[in-house]
Amino acid sequence: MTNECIVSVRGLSHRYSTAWAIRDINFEISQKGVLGLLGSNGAGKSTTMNIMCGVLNQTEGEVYIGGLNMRRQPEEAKKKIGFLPQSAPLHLDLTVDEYLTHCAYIRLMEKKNIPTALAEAKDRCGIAHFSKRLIKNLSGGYRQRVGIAQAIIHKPGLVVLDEPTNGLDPNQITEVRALIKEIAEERSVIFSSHILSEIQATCKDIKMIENGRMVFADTIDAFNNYIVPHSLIVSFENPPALAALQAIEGITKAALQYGNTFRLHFSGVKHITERIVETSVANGWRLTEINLERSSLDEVFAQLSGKSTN
Ligand SMILES: Nc1ncnc2c1ncn2[C@@H]1O[C@H](COP(=O)(O)OP(=O)(O)OP(=O)(O)O)[C@@H](O)[C@H]1O
Repeated sequence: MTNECIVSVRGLSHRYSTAWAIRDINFEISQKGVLGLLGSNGAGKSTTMNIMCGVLNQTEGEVYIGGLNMRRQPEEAKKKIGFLPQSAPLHLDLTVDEYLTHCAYIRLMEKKNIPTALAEAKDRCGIAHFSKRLIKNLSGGYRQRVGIAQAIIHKPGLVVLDEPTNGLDPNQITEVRALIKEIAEERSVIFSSHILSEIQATCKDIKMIENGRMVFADTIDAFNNYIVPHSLIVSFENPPALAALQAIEGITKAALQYGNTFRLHFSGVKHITERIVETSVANGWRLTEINLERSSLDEVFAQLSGKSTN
């Protein structure tokens, strides 16, 4: 492990009573930006994050935050990490200022540094105008901003956000995403979600957990390449026989969907759409529709579940 490594997770496994929730999770982060932790419900995201943040003791393996072992030096390691759990630990009967001050004390911040840190965190999260408002009187989006503010108040190098956009409306989601990207300009942020589009919109790197195992770890671009379309929907005014479609180079399977519409599966061929258009024109099939089909997340999960990066 290098000194610059912000987080290093090694051979992490956890068992609740008899069942393993995660097995042999390994990764390191050494740069700023948002890393997405993707996985379906129950995949093991929260378990991994709770252990990383020192709120759950792992069965096996180690977590280092800025070189400090979370299990052996929890107090020091926790100073370098901010955490927003799945259910934000907000005290609804406190005002924003009271709550954030309370969080600063919990973070063992020096009293003299708290007013400036409070002002900076509120500014950063766009909640300064709600300083005296009771948290219970804030909208879901603003409550989440308060949750993010408590996670950054002590200026940690790593912030862990467990499904931070869950339960928000579309406008709030856009705003919280923008805020997450902003706070990631200065630090590493790990962001979990079971929604692929959420990760694609926010993160530059992605780690995917399925059934407690890491099944994919790379950039979003690499992930998007992985899920490149492999089927298309085509319609013709003057449709050919299935055999003629199947004879097009690169088409591995053709099936009639309904009426004059077909699903074509393809592999390993560049410019497949151009090829279909050209063949259609040459044969007078009169193409009226051609659409690439993206793999659904279920398909991706199914493809990746059998694999493991370890
Ligand atoms: N306290 C617990 N006791 C027993 N089993 C648990 C406990 N917490 C989680 N599990 C189990 O561990 C597995 C992983 O759960 P975890 O909450 O880490 O997944 P997740 O990916 O965060 O899912 P979700 O998005 O639904 O929270 C699941 O099978 C879950 O049922």
